[in-house]
Amino acid sequence: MKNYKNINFCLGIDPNPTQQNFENFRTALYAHMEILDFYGNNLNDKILKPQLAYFLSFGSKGISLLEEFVSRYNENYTIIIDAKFNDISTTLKAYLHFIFGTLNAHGLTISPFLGEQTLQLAFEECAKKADRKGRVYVLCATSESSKGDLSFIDENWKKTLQACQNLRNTVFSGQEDLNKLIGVVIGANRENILFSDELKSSELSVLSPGLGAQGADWKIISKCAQHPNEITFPVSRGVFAGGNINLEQMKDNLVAIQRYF
Ligand SMILES: O=C(O)c1cc(=O)[nH]c(=O)n1[C@@H]1O[C@H](COP(=O)(O)O)[C@@H](O)[C@H]1O
Repeated sequence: MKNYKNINFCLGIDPNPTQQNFENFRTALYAHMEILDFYGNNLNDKILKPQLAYFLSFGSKGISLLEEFVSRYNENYTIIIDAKFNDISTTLKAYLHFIFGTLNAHGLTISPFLGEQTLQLAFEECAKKADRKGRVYVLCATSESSKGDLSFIDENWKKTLQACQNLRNTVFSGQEDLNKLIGVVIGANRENILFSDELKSSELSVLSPGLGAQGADWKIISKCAQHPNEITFPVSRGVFAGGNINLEQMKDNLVAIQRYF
């Protein structure tokens, strides 16, 4: 364990059994929870990122398991709900109520597509409900993205950084303790952006998925040791394989991966 000051390890919770039925889904989720209960005290950074889609796919029964999951871990962990939400402000308020009011989670991933006003709303609500534990990660340069007509979206990553910085300076002016609340998603395979001067000077927090199953290079972790930004690397399938391996294999994966951090 290296304990880099600016780097966090996050467990992605994406239960995805090969045989898609609710019983298997619940068993897969409970396997994730057994690992958390077994290793909880030894985990360095207590950050969990459940992906809403897997829970939603089983309707109310899946959502009820998500509620059970969050209420069990929200005291001792920081919980970021990955759903890449957004909509016009009035509707976004309902999404935010789901995250912070219903689930009592601490953060979310969000699309910038609907503009600054919506991002501001998310930042403010997150600060109100989760305070310094809060994180809102704005999609900026994702691990998978367009190579076609839609590539303009993340080719404009500098503008996303700039918008987030401007909002932070307006929304949290004089509240430096909340600076880390605002973050961006930049895939671990996007080294040119991760090590860009623009990102380094932005002071934005970073969520950097892509290690493990998506094949980003594990060396990125040590390369980020001197990075000025807080960088959180989530790993899901690399540890849990969606719940399709046995507990011993999950434990071995977790131990092996934690050595990088
Ligand atoms: O926002 C995310 O977490 C995310 C952004 C991104 O650019 N790429 C990405 O894979 N993710 C999420 O990370 C999870 C996949 O993690 P792995 O199983 O570790 O590859 C899925 O829940 C994705 O939705």
